[in-house]
Amino acid sequence: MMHLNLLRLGACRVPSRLMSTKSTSVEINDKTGVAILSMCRPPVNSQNVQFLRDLKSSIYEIENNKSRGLILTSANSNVFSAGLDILEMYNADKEQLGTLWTELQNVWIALYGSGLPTAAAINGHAPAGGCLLATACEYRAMLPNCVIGLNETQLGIIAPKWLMSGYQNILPQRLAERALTQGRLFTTEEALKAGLIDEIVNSKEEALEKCLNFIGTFAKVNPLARSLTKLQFRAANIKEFEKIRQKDVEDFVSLASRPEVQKVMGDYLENLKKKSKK
Ligand SMILES: CC/C=C\CC/C=C/CC(=O)SCCNC(=O)CCNC(=O)[C@H](O)C(C)(C)COP(=O)(O)OP(=O)(O)OC[C@H]1O[C@@H](n2cnc3c(N)ncnc32)[C@H](O)[C@@H]1OP(=O)(O)O
Repeated sequence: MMHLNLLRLGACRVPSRLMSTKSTSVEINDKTGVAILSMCRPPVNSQNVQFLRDLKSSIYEIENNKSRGLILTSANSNVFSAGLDILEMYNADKEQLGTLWTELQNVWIALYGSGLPTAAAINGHAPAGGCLLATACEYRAMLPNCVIGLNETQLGIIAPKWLMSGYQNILPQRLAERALTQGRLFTTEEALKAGLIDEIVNSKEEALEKCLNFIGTFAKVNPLARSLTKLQFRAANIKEFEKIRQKDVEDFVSLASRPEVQKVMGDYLENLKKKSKK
């Protein structure tokens, strides 16, 4: 079945076009028309302003190039993305916080609202903003022994409604509510059981192949009809997001700049650093 779909897309060794920014690289296979967007901001693809801008421009470039689909993955060997760069939130002024949050919103809407078939080859851990990116896609294949989830409440912060949209698209309400209130990070195996990911794979290559295979399932579907149908499913969340977009930035800035939240972030960073030195 997999090979059939690859064949339908005409997958074989063919020239690829390459585009890149400082922290992303895009490879479009000329034959399949599918773009592989790799995040490459070592060590953990943490999301600072520049990284988010690069990601957004790569997503729009892929969309404007009329690619047949988008596969999001990481150039890092064990982390898909560690989420927002806490170093850019800690001790940051209000303007910096507002810019960071605006860019996170921009990336999310570019990916969640993309008309293209989107898939995530999750070749490493995907907490918080990493999970946000993966769940904005339509399909997920993930390596074993990793974690994925929205753990914001563990940092003493609240995931706004648009950030929860991915969960709500994928998980039953009861499970989504419990996982979000617990700030739960799912292991790969738990994520599969819950339906948060679609497949467990043994290598990045297999993850990419599964994603390509998923995109191949649309080979015989009219792209415009497919895209409009997808966006009809997502329209309510997108509309709701557009309504509160600006206020959401203000709310984030006001929450993130509170001394007690800054203290939690500082402690969290310190623990991360201690752990990485062990
Ligand atoms: C107040 C805010 C209000 C609302 C915000 C709501 C939304 C927030 C969305 C977010 O995304 S918040 C970010 C949450 N992210 C996390 O909780 C993940 C934290 N990181 C990890 O759990 C682990 O690093 C990992 C599982 C992703 C990878 O583990 P491992 O491969 O063992 O790497 P290390 O832990 O050794 O990390 C290497 C290096 O990178 C630094 N680092 C890790 N994550 C971040 C990060 N998110 N931001 C900045 N820096 C990060 C870590 O401290 C290490 O740095 P060294 O200098 O010690 O090497």
